[in-house]
Amino acid sequence: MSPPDRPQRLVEQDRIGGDAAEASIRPLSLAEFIGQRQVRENLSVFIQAARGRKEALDHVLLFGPPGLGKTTLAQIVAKELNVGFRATSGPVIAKAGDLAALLTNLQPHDVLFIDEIHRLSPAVEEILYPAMEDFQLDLIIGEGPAARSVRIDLPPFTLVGATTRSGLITRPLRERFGIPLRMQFYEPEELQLIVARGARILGLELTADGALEIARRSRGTPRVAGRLLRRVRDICGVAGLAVVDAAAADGALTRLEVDRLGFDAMDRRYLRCIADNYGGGPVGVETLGAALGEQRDVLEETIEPYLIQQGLLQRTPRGRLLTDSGYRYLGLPPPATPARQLDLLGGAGPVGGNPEGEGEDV
Ligand SMILES: Nc1ncnc2c1ncn2[C@@H]1O[C@H](COP(=O)(O)OP(=O)(O)OP(=O)(O)O)[C@@H](O)[C@H]1O
Ligand SMILES: [Mg+2]
Repeated sequence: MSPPDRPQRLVEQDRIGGDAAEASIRPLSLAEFIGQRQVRENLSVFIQAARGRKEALDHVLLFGPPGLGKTTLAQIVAKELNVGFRATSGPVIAKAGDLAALLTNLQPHDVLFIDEIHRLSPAVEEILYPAMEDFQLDLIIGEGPAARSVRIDLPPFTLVGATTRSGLITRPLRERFGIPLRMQFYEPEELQLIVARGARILGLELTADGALEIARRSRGTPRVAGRLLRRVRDICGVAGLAVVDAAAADGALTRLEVDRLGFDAMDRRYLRCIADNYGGGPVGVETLGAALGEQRDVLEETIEPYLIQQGLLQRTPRGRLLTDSGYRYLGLPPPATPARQLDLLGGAGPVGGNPEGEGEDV
């Protein structure tokens, strides 16, 4: 989540104020869930198999950038399995006892959803291993000489873990998930369907190209698409438009300073900073964070993934590098020095040898 003191961006992938409204357009079944074909197909098969065998579904790990539908999918998994759903998150589970309380309250085959699972404390993670593997809890009760360990049998359950930072998940934890699923940014055509569906639910008359216009500017992210849709509805509603077409959507979004590719002032500031202050890079993320007055996490989680996906930015072993497309986007000629060409090639190197890349994987 973004810190409250930071100015909120309309294209923020994280939840921000006003996003409570997104619950109203949340899909409730796999059939309603648009996009992520591979994830959907996999889940559908495994859910069917688990139901057929009357067993708990294997543990599922969902990873990918914020706002792509991880929480939504976790809820859908429980619905499709027709079992109970309990949700918590890594930082909320402070002590082993907190996790034990959650686990012992589950009904057989329930889904326990742990959001931000990379933020579990090591002590809590230790408890989770035998719980996931053997449905057993090993607890130490009491202290000092009176302390003894007890073993409690748990009902078979499905853990659904979600994370935006799969690189920060410890290996033993990751290996205990039988079904790891990586979420991808959505294609504009998929987001168009999501926007059109949202408009129907909100009772907004939106044309197909109006929906595509919003979709193209949504950074591959349903949460952003939903938010832009609501703002377009506000602006067009106040203007008294009965039907929102591409021109109306474009007018509204341009007014909101979200450009044709879904970039906003913050993205442009980030790219400009690398171009103007660091000769296009490579420049370390810490340095960039200091220059822009942003936390490293914010840059890594909410600004860079989409710039990288769009090919404007590269992560290289020596830091962030503006690509030729990045320069062109800013309306600047890309410098053609040999060192830069080498750096651009270096970006394709192994992530393991990347000191800047620790824990980066979105
Ligand atoms: N495939 C989809 N089809 C339709 N709407 C979707 C889809 N995926 C997500 N959404 C919408 O986007 C919103 C954000 O999704 P969700 O909260 O599940 O994202 P998330 O990946 O859990 O994000 P975070 O990492 O911030 O927790 C949902 O409320 C839902 O309305
Ligand atoms: Mg979520």
